[in-house]
This record gives sequence, structure tokens and C-alpha cells, in this order.
Amino acid sequence: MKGLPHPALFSFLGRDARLRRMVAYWAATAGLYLLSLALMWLAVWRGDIARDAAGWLSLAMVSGLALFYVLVRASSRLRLTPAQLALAQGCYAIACIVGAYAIAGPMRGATLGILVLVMVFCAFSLTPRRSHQLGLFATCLLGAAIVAMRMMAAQPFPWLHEAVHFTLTASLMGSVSLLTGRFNLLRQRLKQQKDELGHALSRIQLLATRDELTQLANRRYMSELLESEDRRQDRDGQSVCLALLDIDLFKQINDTYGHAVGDEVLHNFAREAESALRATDVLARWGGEEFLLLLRSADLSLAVTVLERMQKHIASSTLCASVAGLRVTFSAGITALASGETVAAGVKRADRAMLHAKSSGRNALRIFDPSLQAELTARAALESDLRQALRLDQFILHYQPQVDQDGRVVGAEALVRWQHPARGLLAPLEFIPLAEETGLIVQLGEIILRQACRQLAQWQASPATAGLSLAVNVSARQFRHPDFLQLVFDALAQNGAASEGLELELTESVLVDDIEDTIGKMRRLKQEGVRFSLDDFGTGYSSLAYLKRLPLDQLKIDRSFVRDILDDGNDAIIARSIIALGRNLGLAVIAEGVEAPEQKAFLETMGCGRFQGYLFGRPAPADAFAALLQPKPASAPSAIG
Ligand SMILES: Nc1nc2c(ncn2[C@@H]2O[C@@H]3COP(=O)(O)O[C@H]4[C@@H](O)[C@H](n5cnc6c(=O)[nH]c(N)nc65)O[C@@H]4COP(=O)(O)O[C@H]3[C@H]2O)c(=O)[nH]1
Repeated sequence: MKGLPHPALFSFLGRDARLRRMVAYWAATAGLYLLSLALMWLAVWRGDIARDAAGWLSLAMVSGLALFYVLVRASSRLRLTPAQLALAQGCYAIACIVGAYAIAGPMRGATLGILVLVMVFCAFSLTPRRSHQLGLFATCLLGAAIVAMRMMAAQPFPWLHEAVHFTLTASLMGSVSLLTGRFNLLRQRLKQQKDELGHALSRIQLLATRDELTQLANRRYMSELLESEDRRQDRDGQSVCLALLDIDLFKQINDTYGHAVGDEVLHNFAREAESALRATDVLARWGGEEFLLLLRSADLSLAVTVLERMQKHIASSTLCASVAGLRVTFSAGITALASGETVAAGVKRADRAMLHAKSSGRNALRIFDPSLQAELTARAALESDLRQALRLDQFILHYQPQVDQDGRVVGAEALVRWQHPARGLLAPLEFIPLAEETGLIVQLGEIILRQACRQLAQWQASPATAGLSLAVNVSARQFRHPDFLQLVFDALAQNGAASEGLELELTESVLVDDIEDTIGKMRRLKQEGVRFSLDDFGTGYSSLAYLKRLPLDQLKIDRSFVRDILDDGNDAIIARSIIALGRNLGLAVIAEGVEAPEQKAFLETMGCGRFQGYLFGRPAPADAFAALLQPKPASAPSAIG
């Protein structure tokens, strides 16, 4: 209602915006009527117009206005559109003005001026077509009024003067209606474009600041909010806490029930979690199943209270209607945001604390403390060392033998070691998890694969070792990398190694995401002769549905089952089941972690055909491994078998 009287003036009309707008138009028209009434009574005062005629005209104008007010108020009941009302109002105004024209004589100039004003005003809410109609109608009425005056005039009528007047008025009407119609069309288009633009802008703003699935603030918006919060904290001295929340076992929920259920859980989790917050707290989706919570004016103990309340609420809420009995919990890490520090540092601390909470079990909370800080610093140092090690090529491979039932070495597993300049030879478990977390595993995996293929080519070149297979561990992240297939082909081709000797060891985590892509890649590699072994079998999801679809060659019994196989009945049953499964699916089975001859014998009676473990040799550099293959003097006890 820009340009019209302030809407607050019409607040007595209630919340109906359309009615308020129409009454505002009516009031503006009434203003014009009042102006013309004032002019007319000025003319009466000057003696230009007869008092009686002016009185009738005033009565007609005021009662017309009253009638239109009633029509406006009843318009929704009578189903009158604003355009119809405007047209009726315009016509009535023209009728009044023609009346004034007929009786006013010398005041024609003033009444014509008002006529133009009313026309312009009415046409604001008319379509160009209606505007033209109104203009034509006004022109005809004026013509009729002139002819009537000519016929009824008692005294001689100034023809020429009236004809000029009529022509001028008619052309003025046409131009005004044309202009106002066009102007109105333009105004409508502009308004429509403005509405569309406003709509698009609010949608863009929503997309830029909201997470589409949960409708919570998104990561970008939360980051900006945290930056400004940091400045406010500096100014007001208020304490602020951050908490990173992660839904427990979300991956399993997704894998077991599908992504639709996963999405439903995320959506409802956001809704329920928000309902347990204070009005000043802000929850944002940080990514995947992670949520970041900003607690304003809160110290750590208050943050813990809020999160404990939230945990109870979530644990007792139904987050998925379609899966009966599905209960969801979350773990969270909490930290106080120190004034002046970067947001990234605060989030990192909350993340560390959350990981610790997770490792201590589900549905847990953990406040970040200095011991975690020390770990964080050590981790940062290790990461920088690792990046340097990749540049300086500080990684070497050790080889652990794999033997058949007769104890003959039939292959080896390549196991990476880091020749750290200060800390000596580091075992993979000290750096592989960090490499996985940081994504450096892709680069590291490439170095390992190239070294392994070089070694394989050397073995294939010597008759004594030509038949050995070489197993290489491939991490899930590395396998999913788009260039992985090309890397394998390049590593084999550049070193001149035959692909039949290469065996890739995949863990079950590779299978979890995008099984179709995994199968496709495995098939392509298998076409070239590369073999596949499933590592740590039995420790993960062990989905049999996946297993029968994968082009595998071998299952590997995890060493955790082999360790107590002689004493623990359950481990023996699991090992026996894996061997039976492998046999039924036509796959070879290898047991790792065999340390005692009794373990080997027991596994052998179950039908296991291959073994790996300290009993046959520890992982060793290539030359030490080669020595292991040399025939032993007859008197010495064989290390193998
Ligand atoms: N107690 C006991 N342990 C035995 C025995 N025989 C072998 N092992 C150990 O068991 C691990 C077998 O490797 P894994 O299951 O693939 O488990 C590997 C693998 O998951 C990962 N890893 C090692 N090398 C690589 C690699 O090149 N690439 C990737 N992605 N991961 C690797 O690190 C893990 C640990 O490797 P390592 O420390 O070399 O530990 C090796 C090996 O030294 C035994 O008789 N008793």
C-alpha cells in the first residue's frame, strides 16, 4: 500500500488486507471529491454557480461516496472484484462531473481538471482494456452532455467554443486512458516481478542458510553466526559453549533400513532435539549425522544439563514411525568457546571430545579437557610429519608369508611401515587411522601399491619366487577414489608385473557404501586377472547378501577368532562357519594370526587351506623374506609349517 494512507489508519477493518487496501483507495477518492466540493463552493461563494445546483451536486457526490463505501465493505460478500468497483466508481465520478459540466458553466476548467485526476486515480487499479472503456465512456457522456445543453439552452449557444472544448476533452480522455492503462500494466508487471524477485530472494536466503532436510541452520550459516557470536562475546563478556552431537550407529540404521528411514531419523532428530533446547540456543546441521549446538550465556555445567536433558528426550522419542521400536541415541563433545579464538579451533575441540564420548560407549557426553588438548597437539604434529613423509618417501613394505597346508610359502601380505626420522620404525596402526581420517591414505595407498607391484615384478622374474601372490591392503577411501582402477593398471604396467600375482585385500567397510560401484570396479579388475580377498571377515557386518554378489576369491578369518580358537567354543564355531561358507561359495579361506602349530592343525581339520601368522614368519623386509624362502638345512627345525 505504498503511496496510500498508512494501513494503521484502517486497523479497525481487521486483518483482511484486501479490504483494507480497497478502503484506502476509497478514502483517497473521497479526498478528491472533497477537493472538488471545496472548489465548487468557492465558485458558489464567488457567485459563479447557482447555490441550488451546487447543493444537488454535493448531495449526489456525498451519497455516491457513501454508496461506494457500503459496496467496498460488502464487496467480498457480493463477490465484487477491485477492478469492477474501480470501474463503477470511475463511471459514477464521470456522471457527477458531467452534471457539474452541465450546470457549472464557467467552472468547466476546474471540473475537467478534477475529471482527469479521478480518471487517473481510478485507472490505477484497472486493466488497460477497462481503462480504455472508461475513457471512451467518459468521452461519449461529455459529447451527450454538450448536445443536451445545445438542445435545452434557452439562450444562443456558442457552438464553436463548445466544439473546440469537446474535441480537446475527447482527445484528453483518450490520451489519459491510454497512458494510465499502460502505466497500470507496467505497474502490475513491476509488482509481479518484484513479488517473484522477493520470492526468489527469500528462497535463496533459505537455501543459503537452512539445511533442506532438517530445516535447521546449515553449516555455512552457523559458521557466520559463530563468528559474530565471538565478537559479541568479546563485547559483552558472556560465556558461550559449543557441543558437537553425533547420532549413534547412524550408519547401521541407514544400511539396515535404507536411506529414507535415515532421512526420517535425521529430520525428526532435529525437531526433537530443538524442542529440548533453551530459546537462546541454536542447533545447526553440521554435516551427515553431526549437529553443532551453540549454547549462549552458558558455562560447561549448564551445557551438560541441557545436553543430558536432550539425551533423555531423544532416547524416549519415536524418531521413525515406520520402524517399530527403533530408538536413537547420540553422543556429544562439549567445549567452552574462549574469547578471541577461531571458531574452527572450538569446533575441533568439541569434535575431539565427541570422538572420546563415542569411544566410551553410546549415549555419552564428554567435556573437552587438557589431556585431549595434548592428544590434539600430538595428532597435529603427526599429521604434519605424515605429509612430510609422503613427500620424502619414508615408507617401506614388510612382507609376511602365507603358506598352504604343507607349509609351503605360496604368497605374502605387504604390510607398510613408516621409517620415522626421530621415532624409528612405526607400525601401521600408529599412522593408518590418521591417514584415513585426513584422506592422506589415498596418496599413501598409491605409494604402497606401486612399491608392492615393483616387488611382485621382481619375484615374478625369478623362477624360485615366480608363483608367489602378493596381497595388498586397500582402504575403503582408496578403493572409492575415481582413479583407483587406473592406478592399479598403471602400477602393474609400469613395473612389468603380471596381474595374476596381485591380490587386493578389501575390508567390509569397502562394501558398505555403493555396493554397485564396488562390484563394478571389482569385476573390471578381475577381468585383468587381479584377485580379491575379504579381510577381517566376521568382524564387521558380514552381510551374506553382499557376499554372494561380490566377485571374491578368498575369505580371511580374522586373527581375533584364531587367537582363542582352541579354548573358546564360540570362536571355533565362527571359524568353522566361515570355512564352510567359503567352501559353499567356492572361495578359498585363509586364517591369519596363526601362532601355534595346534591352531594350524585345528584349522586344518576344519578344512582351512591357507595360513598366515608368526608361526610361519613375522612381517619382514623383502631381503629377510627372501631368506625365509631359502631351503633350510635338513637338521634345523623348519620355520614354516
Ligand atoms: N598378534 C599377531 N599378529 C599378527 C600375526 N600375524 C600377523 N599379524 C599382524 O596382523 C596384521 C595383519 O594385517 P591386517 O589384518 O591387514 O591389519 C593391518 C592393516 O589393516 C593395516 N595395514 C597394514 N599395512 C597396510 C597397508 O599397506 N595399507 C593399508 N590400507 N592398511 C595397512 O594395519 C593393520 C596392522 O598391520 P600390522 O601392524 O602390520 O599387523 C599385521 C601383522 O603384523 C600373529 O600371528 N599374531
